[in-house]
Amino acid sequence: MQSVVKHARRIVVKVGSSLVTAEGRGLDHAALSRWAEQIAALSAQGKEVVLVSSGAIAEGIARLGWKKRPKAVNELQAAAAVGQMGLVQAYESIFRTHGLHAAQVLLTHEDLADRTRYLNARSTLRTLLELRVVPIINENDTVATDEIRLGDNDTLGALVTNLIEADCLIILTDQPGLYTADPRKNPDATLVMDAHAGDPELERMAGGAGSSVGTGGMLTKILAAKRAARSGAHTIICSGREERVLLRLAAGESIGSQLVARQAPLAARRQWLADHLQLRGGVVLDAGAVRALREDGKSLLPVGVKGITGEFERGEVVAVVDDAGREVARGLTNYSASEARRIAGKPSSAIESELGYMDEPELIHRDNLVVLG
Ligand SMILES: Nc1ncnc2c1ncn2[C@@H]1O[C@H](COP(=O)(O)OP(=O)(O)O)[C@@H](O)[C@H]1O
Ligand SMILES: N[C@@H](CCC(=O)OP(=O)(O)O)C(=O)O
Repeated sequence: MQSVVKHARRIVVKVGSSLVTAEGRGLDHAALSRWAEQIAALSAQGKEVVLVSSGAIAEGIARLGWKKRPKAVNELQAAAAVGQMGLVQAYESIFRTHGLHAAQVLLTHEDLADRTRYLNARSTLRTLLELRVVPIINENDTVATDEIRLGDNDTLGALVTNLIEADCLIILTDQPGLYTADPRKNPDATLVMDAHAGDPELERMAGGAGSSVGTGGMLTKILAAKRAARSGAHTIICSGREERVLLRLAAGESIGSQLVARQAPLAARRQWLADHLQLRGGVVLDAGAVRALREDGKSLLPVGVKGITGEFERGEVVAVVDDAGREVARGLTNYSASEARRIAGKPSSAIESELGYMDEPELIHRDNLVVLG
Protein backbone atom coordinates (compact mmCIF):
# COMPACT_ATOMS: atom_id res chain seq x y z
CA MET A 1 0.00 0.00 0.00
CA GLN A 2 1.32 3.44 -0.94
CA SER A 3 2.13 5.88 1.86
CA VAL A 4 -0.57 8.47 2.50
CA VAL A 5 2.20 11.04 2.97
CA LYS A 6 2.60 11.23 -0.82
CA HIS A 7 -0.56 13.27 -1.25
CA ALA A 8 -0.43 15.07 2.10
CA ARG A 9 0.01 18.83 1.92
CA ARG A 10 0.17 19.62 5.63
CA ILE A 11 2.12 17.26 7.89
CA VAL A 12 2.87 17.07 11.60
CA VAL A 13 6.11 15.23 12.42
CA LYS A 14 6.59 14.14 16.02
CA VAL A 15 10.02 13.04 17.22
CA GLY A 16 10.10 11.24 20.56
CA SER A 17 12.46 11.57 23.51
CA SER A 18 13.86 8.13 22.81
CA LEU A 19 15.14 9.40 19.45
CA VAL A 20 16.08 13.01 20.12
CA THR A 21 18.36 11.97 22.94
CA ALA A 22 20.57 8.93 22.99
CA GLU A 23 19.10 7.24 26.11
CA GLY A 24 19.29 10.44 28.16
CA ARG A 25 22.78 11.59 27.13
CA GLY A 26 21.77 14.96 25.73
CA LEU A 27 20.69 15.77 22.19
CA ASP A 28 21.64 13.67 19.20
CA HIS A 29 22.65 16.60 16.97
CA ALA A 30 23.38 14.43 13.94
CA ALA A 31 19.86 12.97 14.07
CA LEU A 32 18.31 16.42 14.47
CA SER A 33 20.22 17.57 11.38
CA ARG A 34 18.99 14.64 9.32
CA TRP A 35 15.32 15.32 10.12
CA ALA A 36 15.69 19.07 9.64
CA GLU A 37 17.31 18.52 6.24
CA GLN A 38 14.42 16.32 5.18
CA ILE A 39 11.83 18.79 6.49
CA ALA A 40 13.54 21.53 4.50
CA ALA A 41 13.32 19.34 1.38
CA LEU A 42 9.61 18.70 2.02
CA SER A 43 9.06 22.42 2.43
CA ALA A 44 10.79 22.98 -0.91
CA GLN A 45 8.31 20.49 -2.42
CA GLY A 46 5.50 22.77 -1.21
CA LYS A 47 4.49 20.75 1.85
CA GLU A 48 3.80 22.49 5.15
CA VAL A 49 5.51 20.79 8.08
CA VAL A 50 5.09 21.30 11.80
CA LEU A 51 7.60 19.61 14.10
CA VAL A 52 6.56 18.41 17.56
CA SER A 53 9.82 17.66 19.30
CA SER A 54 10.47 16.12 22.71
CA GLY A 55 13.83 16.18 24.41
CA ALA A 56 13.79 19.25 26.65
CA ILE A 57 13.90 17.32 29.92
CA ALA A 58 16.56 14.87 28.76
CA GLU A 59 18.73 17.70 27.37
CA GLY A 60 18.25 19.71 30.59
CA ILE A 61 19.34 16.76 32.69
CA ALA A 62 22.47 16.41 30.55
CA ARG A 63 23.24 20.15 30.68
CA LEU A 64 22.82 20.26 34.45
CA GLY A 65 25.12 17.26 34.79
CA TRP A 66 22.58 15.20 36.69
CA LYS A 67 23.28 11.48 36.75
CA LYS A 68 19.69 10.34 36.62
CA ARG A 69 16.23 11.65 35.82
CA PRO A 70 14.74 13.33 38.92
CA LYS A 71 11.28 12.35 40.17
CA ALA A 72 10.24 15.69 41.69
CA VAL A 73 8.04 17.72 39.34
CA ASN A 74 9.82 21.01 40.11
CA GLU A 75 13.17 19.47 39.15
CA LEU A 76 11.74 18.04 35.93
CA GLN A 77 10.30 21.47 35.15
CA ALA A 78 13.66 23.12 35.83
CA ALA A 79 15.37 20.59 33.56
CA ALA A 80 12.78 21.26 30.83
CA ALA A 81 13.40 25.01 31.05
CA VAL A 82 17.16 24.53 30.67
CA GLY A 83 16.88 21.85 28.00
CA GLN A 84 14.31 23.64 25.84
CA MET A 85 16.98 26.27 25.20
CA GLY A 86 19.28 23.62 23.79
CA LEU A 87 16.52 22.09 21.73
CA VAL A 88 15.49 25.31 19.99
CA GLN A 89 19.07 26.52 19.61
CA ALA A 90 19.89 23.28 17.82
CA TYR A 91 16.87 23.39 15.50
CA GLU A 92 17.27 27.11 14.85
CA SER A 93 20.84 26.80 13.68
CA ILE A 94 20.17 23.69 11.60
CA PHE A 95 17.12 25.14 9.83
CA ARG A 96 19.05 28.35 9.20
CA THR A 97 21.62 26.42 7.18
CA HIS A 98 18.70 25.36 4.96
CA GLY A 99 17.44 28.92 4.58
CA LEU A 100 14.43 28.40 6.83
CA HIS A 101 13.28 30.13 10.00
CA ALA A 102 12.10 28.07 12.93
CA ALA A 103 9.63 29.25 15.59
CA GLN A 104 9.26 28.00 19.13
CA VAL A 105 5.67 27.27 20.21
CA LEU A 106 5.10 25.96 23.73
CA LEU A 107 1.58 24.79 24.50
CA THR A 108 -0.32 23.43 27.49
CA HIS A 109 -3.49 21.46 27.66
CA GLU A 110 -5.29 24.58 28.90
CA ASP A 111 -4.22 26.57 25.84
CA LEU A 112 -6.07 24.08 23.70
CA ALA A 113 -9.09 23.71 26.00
CA ASP A 114 -9.82 27.44 26.10
CA ARG A 115 -11.66 28.34 22.91
CA THR A 116 -10.07 31.77 22.46
CA ARG A 117 -6.52 30.55 23.11
CA TYR A 118 -7.18 27.55 20.84
CA LEU A 119 -8.23 29.84 18.00
CA ASN A 120 -5.22 32.10 18.63
CA ALA A 121 -2.83 29.14 18.54
CA ARG A 122 -4.42 27.94 15.30
CA SER A 123 -4.15 31.31 13.66
CA THR A 124 -0.51 31.75 14.75
CA LEU A 125 0.46 28.32 13.44
CA ARG A 126 -1.32 28.91 10.14
CA THR A 127 0.43 32.25 9.76
CA LEU A 128 3.82 30.68 10.46
CA LEU A 129 3.15 28.04 7.81
CA GLU A 130 2.11 30.68 5.27
CA LEU A 131 5.42 32.41 6.00
CA ARG A 132 7.26 29.10 5.36
CA VAL A 133 8.51 29.05 8.95
CA VAL A 134 8.86 25.65 10.65
CA PRO A 135 7.02 25.68 14.00
CA ILE A 136 8.82 23.60 16.65
CA ILE A 137 6.27 22.62 19.26
CA ASN A 138 6.68 21.17 22.73
CA GLU A 139 4.58 21.08 25.87
CA ASN A 140 5.15 24.08 28.13
CA ASP A 141 6.51 21.84 30.90
CA THR A 142 7.50 24.75 33.14
CA VAL A 143 3.92 25.77 33.86
CA ALA A 144 2.04 22.50 33.40
CA THR A 145 1.31 20.97 36.80
CA ASP A 146 0.90 17.23 37.18
CA GLU A 147 -2.89 17.28 36.95
CA ILE A 148 -2.99 19.19 33.69
CA ARG A 149 0.14 17.81 32.02
CA LEU A 150 -0.28 16.03 28.74
CA GLY A 151 2.98 14.28 29.66
CA ASP A 152 3.65 12.54 26.38
CA ASN A 153 4.11 14.36 23.12
CA ASP A 154 2.14 11.81 21.08
CA THR A 155 -1.07 13.32 22.47
CA LEU A 156 0.26 16.81 21.81
CA GLY A 157 1.11 15.76 18.23
CA ALA A 158 -2.47 14.58 17.68
CA LEU A 159 -3.97 17.72 19.19
CA VAL A 160 -1.78 19.87 16.95
CA THR A 161 -2.74 17.74 13.93
CA ASN A 162 -6.40 18.42 14.66
CA LEU A 163 -5.76 22.06 15.50
CA ILE A 164 -4.21 22.86 12.12
CA GLU A 165 -6.24 20.23 10.23
CA ALA A 166 -3.13 18.47 8.97
CA ASP A 167 -3.48 15.61 6.48
CA CYS A 168 -1.22 13.30 8.42
CA LEU A 169 0.76 12.78 11.58
CA ILE A 170 4.13 11.05 11.35
CA ILE A 171 5.32 9.69 14.71
CA LEU A 172 9.03 8.93 14.60
CA THR A 173 10.19 6.62 17.37
CA ASP A 174 12.91 4.10 18.27
CA GLN A 175 11.08 1.07 16.85
CA PRO A 176 10.27 0.29 13.19
CA GLY A 177 6.58 0.74 13.97
CA LEU A 178 3.74 -0.85 15.89
CA TYR A 179 4.28 -4.54 16.61
CA THR A 180 1.67 -7.10 17.62
CA ALA A 181 3.33 -6.94 21.10
CA ASP A 182 6.21 -4.99 22.67
CA PRO A 183 9.21 -6.18 20.59
CA ARG A 184 11.57 -5.59 23.52
CA LYS A 185 9.77 -8.31 25.42
CA ASN A 186 8.36 -10.48 22.61
CA PRO A 187 10.91 -11.36 19.92
CA ASP A 188 8.18 -13.13 17.91
CA ALA A 189 6.06 -9.98 17.57
CA THR A 190 5.43 -8.89 13.98
CA LEU A 191 5.09 -5.43 12.45
CA VAL A 192 1.56 -4.16 11.78
CA MET A 193 1.88 -2.48 8.39
CA ASP A 194 -1.63 -1.25 7.71
CA ALA A 195 -4.56 -0.88 10.04
CA HIS A 196 -7.58 1.23 10.71
CA ALA A 197 -6.70 3.96 13.24
CA GLY A 198 -9.76 3.23 15.39
CA ASP A 199 -9.28 -0.56 15.54
CA PRO A 200 -9.65 -1.50 19.26
CA GLU A 201 -7.36 -4.50 18.67
CA LEU A 202 -4.40 -2.09 18.35
CA GLU A 203 -4.69 -0.91 21.96
CA ARG A 204 -4.25 -4.48 23.16
CA MET A 205 -0.92 -4.73 21.33
CA ALA A 206 0.76 -1.87 23.19
CA GLY A 207 2.97 -2.68 26.15
CA GLY A 208 4.43 -0.08 28.54
CA ALA A 209 7.03 2.61 27.74
CA GLY A 210 10.05 0.71 26.53
CA SER A 211 12.81 3.28 26.59
CA SER A 212 14.09 4.88 29.78
CA VAL A 213 13.45 8.41 28.51
CA GLY A 214 10.20 8.08 26.55
CA THR A 215 6.77 8.66 28.06
CA GLY A 216 3.71 6.63 27.20
CA GLY A 217 5.20 3.96 24.94
CA MET A 218 3.14 2.64 22.03
CA LEU A 219 -0.27 3.07 23.67
CA THR A 220 -0.14 6.87 23.54
CA LYS A 221 0.83 6.61 19.85
CA ILE A 222 -2.17 4.43 19.06
CA LEU A 223 -4.48 6.73 20.99
CA ALA A 224 -2.92 9.67 19.16
CA ALA A 225 -3.71 7.98 15.82
CA LYS A 226 -7.31 7.47 16.95
CA ARG A 227 -7.56 11.11 18.01
CA ALA A 228 -6.00 12.43 14.79
CA ALA A 229 -8.41 10.29 12.77
CA ARG A 230 -11.28 12.39 14.13
CA SER A 231 -10.12 15.25 11.92
CA GLY A 232 -9.57 12.84 9.05
CA ALA A 233 -5.76 12.68 9.48
CA HIS A 234 -3.83 9.45 8.91
CA THR A 235 -0.96 8.43 11.21
CA ILE A 236 2.32 6.73 10.40
CA ILE A 237 4.40 5.26 13.22
CA CYS A 238 7.91 4.43 12.10
CA SER A 239 11.57 4.54 13.00
CA GLY A 240 13.28 7.91 13.00
CA ARG A 241 16.56 6.09 12.40
CA GLU A 242 15.43 4.78 9.02
CA GLU A 243 17.47 6.49 6.32
CA ARG A 244 15.71 9.45 4.60
CA VAL A 245 12.50 8.27 6.20
CA LEU A 246 10.47 11.45 5.66
CA LEU A 247 11.50 11.81 2.01
CA ARG A 248 10.79 8.18 1.23
CA LEU A 249 7.36 8.41 2.86
CA ALA A 250 6.67 11.54 0.83
CA ALA A 251 7.67 9.66 -2.31
CA GLY A 252 4.93 7.13 -1.48
CA GLU A 253 7.07 4.36 -0.01
CA SER A 254 5.36 2.35 2.69
CA ILE A 255 7.49 2.38 5.86
CA GLY A 256 6.47 1.32 9.37
CA SER A 257 2.83 1.20 10.42
CA GLN A 258 0.20 3.18 8.57
CA LEU A 259 -2.94 3.77 10.65
CA VAL A 260 -5.58 5.07 8.31
CA ALA A 261 -8.49 7.38 9.20
CA ARG A 262 -11.73 6.03 7.81
CA GLN A 263 -14.27 8.31 9.40
CA ALA A 264 -15.61 11.57 8.00
CA PRO A 265 -13.77 14.46 9.69
CA LEU A 266 -15.61 16.23 12.49
CA ALA A 267 -16.33 19.91 11.95
CA ALA A 268 -13.68 22.11 13.56
CA ARG A 269 -15.81 23.18 16.52
CA ARG A 270 -16.83 19.60 17.34
CA GLN A 271 -13.19 18.62 16.97
CA TRP A 272 -12.28 21.14 19.65
CA LEU A 273 -14.96 19.69 21.97
CA ALA A 274 -13.74 16.13 21.37
CA ASP A 275 -10.14 17.11 22.09
CA HIS A 276 -10.78 18.25 25.66
CA LEU A 277 -8.73 15.96 27.84
CA GLN A 278 -9.77 16.96 31.31
CA LEU A 279 -13.40 17.54 32.16
CA ARG A 280 -14.55 18.77 35.56
CA GLY A 281 -17.88 17.00 35.58
CA GLY A 282 -20.49 15.08 33.68
CA VAL A 283 -24.12 14.19 33.16
CA VAL A 284 -25.46 10.64 33.38
CA LEU A 285 -28.21 9.77 30.89
CA ASP A 286 -31.01 7.24 30.81
CA ALA A 287 -31.19 4.80 27.88
CA GLY A 288 -33.76 6.86 25.96
CA ALA A 289 -31.58 9.96 26.05
CA VAL A 290 -28.53 7.96 24.89
CA ARG A 291 -30.59 6.79 21.89
CA ALA A 292 -31.85 10.32 21.17
CA LEU A 293 -28.27 11.61 21.01
CA ARG A 294 -26.71 8.67 19.20
CA GLU A 295 -29.38 7.73 16.72
CA ASP A 296 -31.48 10.83 16.23
CA GLY A 297 -28.87 13.60 16.61
CA LYS A 298 -31.06 15.39 19.16
CA SER A 299 -30.14 18.00 21.78
CA LEU A 300 -29.86 16.84 25.38
CA LEU A 301 -32.89 17.81 27.44
CA PRO A 302 -32.88 17.72 31.26
CA VAL A 303 -35.65 15.10 31.24
CA GLY A 304 -33.22 12.39 30.07
CA VAL A 305 -30.64 13.11 32.79
CA LYS A 306 -30.40 10.70 35.75
CA GLY A 307 -27.56 12.33 37.63
CA ILE A 308 -24.75 14.90 37.65
CA THR A 309 -21.14 14.29 38.63
CA GLY A 310 -18.48 16.82 39.67
CA GLU A 311 -18.78 20.59 39.61
CA PHE A 312 -18.96 22.77 36.51
CA GLU A 313 -20.16 26.18 35.43
CA ARG A 314 -22.43 27.21 32.57
CA GLY A 315 -20.44 27.22 29.31
CA GLU A 316 -17.99 24.51 30.38
CA VAL A 317 -17.41 21.29 28.47
CA VAL A 318 -18.85 18.28 30.29
CA ALA A 319 -18.80 14.52 29.70
CA VAL A 320 -22.08 12.86 28.75
CA VAL A 321 -22.09 9.26 29.99
CA ASP A 322 -24.50 6.31 29.99
CA ASP A 323 -25.47 4.61 33.24
CA ALA A 324 -22.46 2.27 32.95
CA GLY A 325 -20.18 5.34 32.99
CA ARG A 326 -19.18 5.04 29.29
CA GLU A 327 -18.68 8.39 27.59
CA VAL A 328 -21.29 8.79 24.88
CA ALA A 329 -20.70 12.43 24.01
CA ARG A 330 -19.44 15.70 25.34
CA GLY A 331 -20.71 19.19 25.04
CA LEU A 332 -21.01 22.74 26.31
CA THR A 333 -23.56 22.93 29.10
CA ASN A 334 -26.20 25.67 29.37
CA TYR A 335 -26.54 25.19 33.14
CA SER A 336 -24.08 24.82 36.03
CA ALA A 337 -23.78 21.54 37.97
CA SER A 338 -25.90 22.84 40.86
CA GLU A 339 -28.63 24.06 38.47
CA ALA A 340 -28.45 20.83 36.46
CA ARG A 341 -28.97 18.80 39.66
CA ARG A 342 -32.20 20.69 40.28
CA ILE A 343 -33.64 20.22 36.79
CA ALA A 344 -32.36 16.66 36.10
CA GLY A 345 -35.17 14.28 35.16
CA LYS A 346 -37.68 17.14 34.74
CA PRO A 347 -39.35 18.46 31.56
CA SER A 348 -37.95 21.71 30.15
CA SER A 349 -41.24 23.40 31.01
CA ALA A 350 -40.30 22.98 34.71
CA ILE A 351 -36.93 24.79 34.40
CA GLU A 352 -38.36 28.23 35.12
CA SER A 353 -40.27 27.17 38.24
CA GLU A 354 -37.24 25.22 39.54
CA LEU A 355 -34.57 27.88 38.91
CA GLY A 356 -36.62 31.06 38.79
CA TYR A 357 -35.53 31.66 35.17
CA MET A 358 -34.93 29.73 31.94
CA ASP A 359 -32.03 30.43 29.60
CA GLU A 360 -32.46 27.53 27.19
CA PRO A 361 -34.81 24.52 27.14
CA GLU A 362 -31.83 22.19 26.44
CA LEU A 363 -29.13 21.22 28.91
CA ILE A 364 -26.79 20.88 25.91
CA HIS A 365 -27.82 22.06 22.46
CA ARG A 366 -26.95 19.67 19.62
CA ASP A 367 -24.80 22.37 17.94
CA ASN A 368 -22.60 22.26 21.02
CA LEU A 369 -22.50 18.49 21.30
CA VAL A 370 -20.19 15.89 19.81
CA VAL A 371 -21.22 12.24 19.90
CA LEU A 372 -18.20 9.98 20.34
CA GLY A 373 -17.84 6.76 18.38
N1 LIG B 1 3.33 -3.15 20.41
C1 LIG B 1 4.44 -2.41 20.47
N2 LIG B 1 5.13 -2.17 19.32
C2 LIG B 1 6.26 -1.39 19.34
N3 LIG B 1 6.78 -0.85 20.47
C3 LIG B 1 6.13 -1.07 21.64
C4 LIG B 1 4.94 -1.85 21.69
N4 LIG B 1 4.51 -1.87 22.97
C5 LIG B 1 5.37 -1.13 23.69
N5 LIG B 1 6.36 -0.65 22.92
C6 LIG B 1 7.48 0.15 23.40
O1 LIG B 1 7.25 1.53 23.11
C7 LIG B 1 8.54 2.16 23.02
C8 LIG B 1 8.41 3.51 22.31
O2 LIG B 1 7.75 4.40 23.17
P1 LIG B 1 8.52 5.58 23.93
O3 LIG B 1 9.68 5.01 24.66
O4 LIG B 1 7.51 6.35 24.70
O5 LIG B 1 9.09 6.39 22.68
P2 LIG B 1 9.02 7.90 22.23
O6 LIG B 1 10.00 8.62 23.08
O7 LIG B 1 9.43 7.83 20.79
O8 LIG B 1 7.62 8.42 22.39
C9 LIG B 1 9.38 1.14 22.28
O9 LIG B 1 10.74 1.29 22.55
C10 LIG B 1 8.79 -0.20 22.75
O10 LIG B 1 9.61 -0.87 23.70
N1 LIG C 1 7.92 17.67 26.94
C1 LIG C 1 8.86 16.60 27.28
C2 LIG C 1 8.61 15.38 26.43
C3 LIG C 1 7.67 14.37 27.01
C4 LIG C 1 7.99 13.01 26.39
O1 LIG C 1 8.98 12.37 26.77
O2 LIG C 1 7.22 12.61 25.39
P1 LIG C 1 7.50 11.38 24.35
O3 LIG C 1 8.46 11.82 23.34
O4 LIG C 1 6.15 11.15 23.74
O5 LIG C 1 8.00 10.16 25.06
C5 LIG C 1 10.31 17.06 26.95
O6 LIG C 1 10.51 17.83 26.02
O7 LIG C 1 11.21 16.55 27.60
